[in-house]
Amino acid sequence: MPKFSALRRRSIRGDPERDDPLSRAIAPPENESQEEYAARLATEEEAQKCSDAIDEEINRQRLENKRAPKSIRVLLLGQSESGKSTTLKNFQLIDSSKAFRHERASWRAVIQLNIVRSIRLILDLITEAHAHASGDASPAQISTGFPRLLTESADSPPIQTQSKVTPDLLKLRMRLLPLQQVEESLLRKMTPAGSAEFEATHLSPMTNRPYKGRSGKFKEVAINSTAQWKGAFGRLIATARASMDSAADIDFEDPNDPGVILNACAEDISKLWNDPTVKSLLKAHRIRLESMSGFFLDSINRVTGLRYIPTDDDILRARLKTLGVSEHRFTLKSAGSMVSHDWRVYDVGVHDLWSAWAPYFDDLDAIIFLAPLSGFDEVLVEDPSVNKLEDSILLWKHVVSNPLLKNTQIVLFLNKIDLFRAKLEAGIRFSEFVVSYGARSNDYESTSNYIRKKFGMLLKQHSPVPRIYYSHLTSMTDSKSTQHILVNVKDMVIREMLQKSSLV
Ligand SMILES: Nc1nc2c(ncn2[C@@H]2O[C@H](COP(=O)(O)OP(=O)(O)OP(=O)(O)O)[C@@H](O)[C@H]2O)c(=O)[nH]1
Ligand SMILES: [Mg+2]
Repeated sequence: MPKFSALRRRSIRGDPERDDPLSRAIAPPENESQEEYAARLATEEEAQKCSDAIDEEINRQRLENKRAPKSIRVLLLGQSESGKSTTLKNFQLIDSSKAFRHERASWRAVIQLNIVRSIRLILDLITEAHAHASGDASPAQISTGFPRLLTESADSPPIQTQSKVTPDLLKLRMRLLPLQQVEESLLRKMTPAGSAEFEATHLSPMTNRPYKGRSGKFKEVAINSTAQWKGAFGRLIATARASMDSAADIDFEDPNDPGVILNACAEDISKLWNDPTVKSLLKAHRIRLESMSGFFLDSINRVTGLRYIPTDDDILRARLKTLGVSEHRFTLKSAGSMVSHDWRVYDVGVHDLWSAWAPYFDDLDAIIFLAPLSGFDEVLVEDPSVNKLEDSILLWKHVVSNPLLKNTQIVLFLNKIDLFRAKLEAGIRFSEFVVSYGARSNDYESTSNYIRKKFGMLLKQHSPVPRIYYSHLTSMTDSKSTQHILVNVKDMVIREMLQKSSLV
């Protein structure tokens, strides 16, 4: 039976639209002989078979994709410095204990930047205190450019900077001033002039003023794409074999390596940090340098060692502000099964909060929400009128009540418990900042439980649909305890995901 051509011939002949180009193109030739007709039929049947086979393959792949576990998409949320990037680093570590093997040279540079920044803060305090003592500046003009603790409000008495800046301290300051060049050269290396990252980095001051109108001199290094800046330090990777990961050796002989200058300054840095005047200046300005991000002055001899290679824990403590989005993919096996899942974890910089995060809300499996508990007595860098814990709570309310996220699991990490505990132990009273806590005990268990319950209540009250409350007290810089928690979380996410898909 001349299946296709006969039908086609019939439908075309006598068709009023037969003169259109498509009809003409597919119409059989006029005056076709019997042989030609048979040959054409055979070709058409062959073509159809081929087309059917392609359709079948597409369907088979579609079915296979349906059966295969889909990627698990997780978004990290939380205010700036809450620990999102640190959580991501921990995910990388559970994926592979050698996750940082190619990155140690780059993180060494970040740690060097962190050290120089801490020193710059102290040097500026000394300069300002000295200027004040010599009558060059009034207390009102003195600004560290760093956020202060909540204890300091507009009504607080002026900061007392009576600590005497000794000639020795001024000499120490002079000797350490060249470290500013180290900062500049590291920044230049990380962010070549003209690159988007250069602009971002240099426009990201860390001040105690709101975003708009910031002109502070303290700039926090922020990097847009992890891959690119890490590439810049490839040059430091050499062939010597002295490191913990053979592939991550650093060229310690490089004369331009800032590690050489830092090493030469180590003793002075140590003197500066332990100087009683510096301690009292910091106290007067209510700056707890040791609870600030990227604090390494306590291990200065080790981290400025000539053969220093950052450990995994150092990398977790290194501070580099995120701009833009990093997507990290890895494959993890779920516990007790051989099934591997492809994970995608998104770490999105929080510059413009919702507009930055919203595109990732679609088809998310889970959100890990980070609220740093240690922020209970601190204010936001971006807006010093807002308490950090209060900001976390508001953000949490926003997230749990969002209808777009009603089917997304949310896991709360009450983070930075190490710093939180240290603050309570130092005598800082929780109830002074969280007034509703009242006269209850100031110990770690009671206070952390109280906050945990508060977050849980908000979830219950504001969730569009009932949700299970998952919360963990975390210290993201402690890789051991964190790994245990992340393994639990990933198993829970998979369990819920499978449960949900079996209900569909
Ligand atoms: N002591 C302590 N430090 C922490 C903890 N979690 C994170 N940090 C440190 O806090 C700093 C900020 O953490 P990040 O992970 O960079 O914060 P982020 O949420 O990514 O911040 P942005 O990139 O600005 O949005 C880093 O120096 C971390 O090492 C913690 O549990 N304890
Ligand atoms: Mg980050």
